[in-house]
Formats: sequence, structure tokens, C-alpha cells
Amino acid sequence: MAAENERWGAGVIPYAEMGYWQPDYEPKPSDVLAAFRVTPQDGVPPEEAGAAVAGESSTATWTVVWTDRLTTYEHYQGKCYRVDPVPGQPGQHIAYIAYDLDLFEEGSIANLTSSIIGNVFGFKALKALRLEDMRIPPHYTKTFQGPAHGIVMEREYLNKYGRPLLGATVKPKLGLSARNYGRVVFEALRGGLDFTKDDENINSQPFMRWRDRFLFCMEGVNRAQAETGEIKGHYLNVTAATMEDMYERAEFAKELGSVVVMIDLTVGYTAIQSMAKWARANGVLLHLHRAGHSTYTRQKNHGVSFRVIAKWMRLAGVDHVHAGTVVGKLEGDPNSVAGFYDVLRVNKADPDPAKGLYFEQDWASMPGVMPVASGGIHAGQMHQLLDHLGEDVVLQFGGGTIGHPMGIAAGATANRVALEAMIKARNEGRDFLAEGPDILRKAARHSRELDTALALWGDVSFDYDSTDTPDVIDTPTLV
Ligand SMILES: O=C(COP(=O)(O)O)[C@H](O)[C@H](O)COP(=O)(O)O
Ligand SMILES: [Mg+2]
Repeated sequence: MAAENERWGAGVIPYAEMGYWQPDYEPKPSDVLAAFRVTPQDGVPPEEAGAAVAGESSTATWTVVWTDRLTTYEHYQGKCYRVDPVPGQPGQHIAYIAYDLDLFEEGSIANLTSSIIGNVFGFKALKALRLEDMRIPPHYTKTFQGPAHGIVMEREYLNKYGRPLLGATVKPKLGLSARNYGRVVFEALRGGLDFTKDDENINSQPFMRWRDRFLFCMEGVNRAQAETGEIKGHYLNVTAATMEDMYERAEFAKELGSVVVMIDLTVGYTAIQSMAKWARANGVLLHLHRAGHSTYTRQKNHGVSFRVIAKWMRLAGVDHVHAGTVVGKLEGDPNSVAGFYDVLRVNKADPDPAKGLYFEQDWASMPGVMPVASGGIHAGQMHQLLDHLGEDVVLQFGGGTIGHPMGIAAGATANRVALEAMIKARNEGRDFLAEGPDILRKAARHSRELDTALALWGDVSFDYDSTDTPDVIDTPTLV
């Protein structure tokens, strides 16, 4: 820390000397904590890089300002209290920063994020910056609504327990007429799925306006419910240009009796919180498609880890969020995805760097968010999906249902038979991962639909190295 006259003399001094580097600071239980992966420019010490991030994400600017002295600035300063080198990543460090709760407006993701990530990612003093994890203290968690319903209540709504839920994204995602779209919904649900869904970019286009889609989808849902005796749902995407439009579409979905609506991450944090409030007030499940997240979550050196987005979305109050499949077509390192699922589902998580969890996280009884696995998955992977992702998950097979050569309902039946067979094996105490292919083959003897799906897709896998792997230990990318 600079001497008194240097600290307050006009001009520029290092952020560390302005008090933003405090290696002896002991975080308070009520502090919001952040772990940033910093890659300083050449010649910038890691501690100064950490102090700079702490400063510019709390109270500092580039020069000394005397007006600091009109505040209790020690109280409001972000404090970088620890900097560790990243194993195997020369030039990168993890900077731990503590923020007093007074810096944030209660219950506002927009405010939290504008503070923590609003200013620092363009910093010239850094080559790159990534927000790896945050600890949200219960004192702050309690100021958010949290999931509109949560995993337990969702299962009560659906009256479905003891197994993952099954879904399908309607494909092609654009171009179908409303009546044909409704036919896809009916076929997929009557064939055995619990849900179908709009894709991320189907909203209200010239070829199908939203109201028409809602009508035909709900006709499909109602017919499938009548035929199967099961509760079914279609995530009606209410994403729109304005909140007024979104409320209008959500109200219509409720009027039609839909159990669920959907929004995209692209609507923004305030709209997501508003829709979560609406969803709770109206008893409608809220599905969040994380459209666009990979623009800033995928690269390890720069952006925001999805585990942080997942924490923000649990606070914001969604009931579902896509969180990776491990074995599908999209980025998903096994350990990173395991960390994402813990963030969404468990009530109290201990630090687990192997899963990318830098802090403990106590959700103080905030309900869990149902993770959604979607993207290039098919019935032949059922044993891996159940092993990696567990039971409280929605497994969504878009192409893996609609692409079935015997038809959409057959595709749905293949997935349902595969899942039920795998759950039965698990409940019998079998090693369903090791015996998975055999369990599927045996089940396929009594299901032409599953047999056909295995013959068509059984060998399809996506063998690419993961991009977003935790740096504590090397994790083999699972195919
Ligand atoms: O369209 C699909 C999946 O279609 P399909 O099942 O045919 O691959 C989803 O929008 C993506 O999986 C979203 O990705 P993520 O779930 O990673 O957000
Ligand atoms: Mg999609």
C-alpha cells in the first residue's frame, strides 16, 4: 500500500497500491467471491492484474480520485486476496476477489453482472480474462426468487418420478407450417416422450406466426395426453422483441393450458427474471434455452464459464436450463459438465477443482434447476447419458427422434424403451454402464423401433477434444 501522500496525491499509481491487492484479507461469510483467470500483458505482475480487476469491477478507475475520501472506500473496495498460477497454463493465474454485499442491489442479476463483468474484460493490461466461478453467499441468494417451481415441484406437476424426462426439439427448426408442426408434436409425444420443444430460433416468422404454432402444438399435446394418459408438454417459445410481446405470448400459452413455456438466453437477464416471476405466479414451468452462450463460455482463456451462467440462472429463477450432454455434438467435457449439473441441482456443494468448482456454494434451500441434455444424442448412448447425468435431467433427442426411419413416434418409442430398460437395469443393481450395450440389444429384441435406431445411429459418436476442461487435472474427452 502506498504511503499516505502518494496514495492521495493526484495521478496514477498501481491498483495494488490503491488497496485492491490485500493478500492478508480474510473473506467474510457474506462476501460475494469471484475467481478470475487472468492472463496479464507482458510486464504486468499477476498481483497487479488481480488488483486491477478487483478495482475496476468495484470502485476504482485508472487514476487516483480524491472523492474516494468522501466514502468508506476500504469497505467498498473489491479485494484481490489470492493469486495462484494455473497448472499447465503458463502466463495464466487465478485471481480470487472478494466484494462486500453492499456493492450489489438485492435480487438483481443485471446489477450483479454489470458490476462483476461490466468493465474489466476489455482491459488493455490483460491479454485475456475469464470469470471461472463465483461464491454467492446465502445472504445474497435469499434476495432472489430462485426457480419458479424447482425439480421436485416439476415432477409433482408431471406426476413422473424415478427416471430422466424425455424430450425432442422439433426439426427442421424453421419452415414447417403450423399444422405440420403440430403433427410432429403429437407423433413425438404419443410415441413416448414427455416433452417436445420449440428450437431456439422459432418465434413468430412469416411462415408460422406464434399464435398459430401455439394452437397446433397444444392440439398435439392434448391429443397425446388423451391417447397415452400421461401428462405431456411442449415448450412454447415466448422469446420476443419486447416484454409486452413475451407476456402476451406467455398468457396465451397459459390460456391454452400449457404446462411449460420457453425463453432464450438472448432475451437478457432482466427479461429472464421477469419471466421467472410470471412463471411462478401462473404455475407454468419455465425452460431456458442457453442460445448464444458459447460465444463467451467455451474458450478457457476469455469470457465467462458456463458454471457461472448456471449460477446466475438458478438465482434468476428458471426451472430448466441446457447444461451439456458430454457425449453429444456440442462442447461438454465430462468433469466440467458434472460441475455444471452440481451447480444446478445440489443444495450445498463443496469446492471441487476437478469439476471446475473453485468455491463452496450453499444455496440455502433454493430449489434446484432441472438440467437439460440436448445436442446430437441418441438412444445408443442411453447408458452413458444415465451414468454421466443421473436421473434429474431432461434428455432431449431432436434429430435422435425425428430422424428415425420408421417415423417420429417410432423414434420416440425407441428412446423411451431404451431409457426404461436402462432404469430397470439400474434399479436391479446392474452395472448399467458396462452392460449398457447389452441391455440395449436385449431390449431391442422386443422393440423394432429401438432395434432400428441402434442399427442406424449405434456407432455415431463425436470424437473431438474438449475445449473447456478444468485445469486441475487432465480429463480424457469421452466419446
Ligand atoms: O437444436 C438443438 C439440439 O438438436 P439435436 O437434438 O437434433 O442435436 C439444441 O438447440 C442444441 O442442442 C442446444 O445446445 P445446448 O443444449 O448445448 O445449449
Ligand atoms: Mg437448437
